[in-house]
Amino acid sequence: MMREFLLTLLAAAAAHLVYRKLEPRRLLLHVILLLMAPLSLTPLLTPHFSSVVQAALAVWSIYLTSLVVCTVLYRLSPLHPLAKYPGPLICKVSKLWFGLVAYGGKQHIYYNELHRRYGDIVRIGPNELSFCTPDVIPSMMGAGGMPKAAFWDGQFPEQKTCRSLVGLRDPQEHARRRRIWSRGFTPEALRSYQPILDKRIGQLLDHLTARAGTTIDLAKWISWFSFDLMNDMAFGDKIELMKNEDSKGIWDLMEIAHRTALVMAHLPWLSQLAVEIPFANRNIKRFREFSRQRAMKRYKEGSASRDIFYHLIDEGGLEAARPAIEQVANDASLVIVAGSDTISPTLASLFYLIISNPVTYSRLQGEVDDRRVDINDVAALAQLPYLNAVINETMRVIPPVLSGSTRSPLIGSGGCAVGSHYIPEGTTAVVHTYTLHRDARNFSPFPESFIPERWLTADRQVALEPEVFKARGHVVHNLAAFIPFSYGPADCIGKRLAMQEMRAVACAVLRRFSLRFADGYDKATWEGDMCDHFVIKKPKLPVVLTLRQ
Ligand code: HEM
Repeated sequence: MMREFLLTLLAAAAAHLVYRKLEPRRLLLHVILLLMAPLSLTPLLTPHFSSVVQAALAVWSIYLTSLVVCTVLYRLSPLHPLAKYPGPLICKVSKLWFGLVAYGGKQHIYYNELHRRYGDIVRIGPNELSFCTPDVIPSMMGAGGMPKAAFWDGQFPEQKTCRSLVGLRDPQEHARRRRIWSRGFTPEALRSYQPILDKRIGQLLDHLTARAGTTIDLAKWISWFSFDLMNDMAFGDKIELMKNEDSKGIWDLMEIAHRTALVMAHLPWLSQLAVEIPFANRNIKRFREFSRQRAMKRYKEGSASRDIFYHLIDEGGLEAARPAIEQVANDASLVIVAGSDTISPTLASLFYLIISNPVTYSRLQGEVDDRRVDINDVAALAQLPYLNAVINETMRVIPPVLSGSTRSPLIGSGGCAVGSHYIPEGTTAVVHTYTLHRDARNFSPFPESFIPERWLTADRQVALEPEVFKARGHVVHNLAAFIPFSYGPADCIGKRLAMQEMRAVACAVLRRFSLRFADGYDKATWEGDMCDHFVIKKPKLPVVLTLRQ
């Protein structure tokens, strides 16, 4: 019996090695390693049991227990390549815990607490490190740094042959595809989108005007606006969330899908299994299928104007071959998600923060009301110092992608140096944006507070907020630690479009309305009820708008 027991232990140890080295993702391999391998040992134990079933159950439980014990011991042992990094025991043992935290929507707070407790580098998973210092950003995310991590395999398990740009892990393929995308974000392309933006801003103002004097959920309206705008750019069809007040619940579907997608991203092996199971991850599948169908339609019909889709589909004929329909479908839904679910939390937070800070509000209002400023002139808005300070400060305090984007050494590279640290192959690394932005070593004084003046020149800072800024020795403003749009060759390709859009919407709304919170609104709920689902899930923002004379 002892011999058979030891043999089962050895088989489990071998399975642990296979899991560690190959990180198998296919269902068949899991079935072989977790079911067929142990069951094949059953005949050895059958003579010691009264039935084959009992022997099979015994061998299976010994095998699985040994596999779990081997895995846990290795992850906690000094042999593990990340053994020297501090972190909670539960995170070192399994990523399942982090998946659970992510499901609760508060992973950004958890990361932040871990950094406060364990320092600048924390082991947040068996093979995962979180950093919160700016010095590692260039070597991690800059040119020659690390490509995207397995996080994206978990986000897009169904995109096996053709993945959307944001999830491409092969740096060469990423660079090739990014070249196609970049044609949609040249200064000329951005200018050509202005009529689409103006039309949608006009509609937003009309809808809000019709509801002036009543309580509205401003966050919802901004979400619908940003979706309609990006939908124009990507599909050009008539979804019209503003007009229909999202009667089909498309925005909610997208938000629910994000939550599951984030959990899956933390657990790529589980994601690969879930994609095979028809009823699992239903919302993600529904949302992506909905986008795919519309992209296919648009692909067949072609473009009426030079929107983003025009460039993605290469209607200018600049590529050797027309992009595959699957590629375009995946990228088109990325336009909607990346373009709307980032802009909308930023704008909603901006309005929340200025209503909460009346002095900031009146300074911004003063700048926007200056009649010499043509709010339809994109270049002029880019020059407004206070407006830009308010937008930057909003993204500093509440970064729209709260926890940043992960990187991992190129497969086969043997690892990568990040600052003075060696990141072994198979490790995921992240710079935690929320923690970085709120660190007193990067932004002082009062790193947790919303103070747009910190983005102004030293003279203006002292003139406007002498109490805060006159002790110059305490002022820190480290731009290298400001990464709302990420960093390097895979940073946000839409950042200029985003800034153009946010400036235009903020000015248009502030010129037309004065804003106040609805009676009884508890301000603490904005950040308190906000969820990090990679992008932000916003709570309600009950606001009353009054038409200005
Ligand atoms: C406030 C607004 C926005 C913020 C804060 C933001 C932030 C980000 C971040 C953090 C990433 C991840 C980059 C990485 O993996 O390192 C990203 C990627 C991306 N964003 Fe944005 N984004 C915004 C608006 C937009 C807009 C308007 C578009 C237009 C469609 C857009 C399109 C993309 C695309 C396509 C990627 C993938 C880029 C790549 O992998 O090469 N984003 N964005």
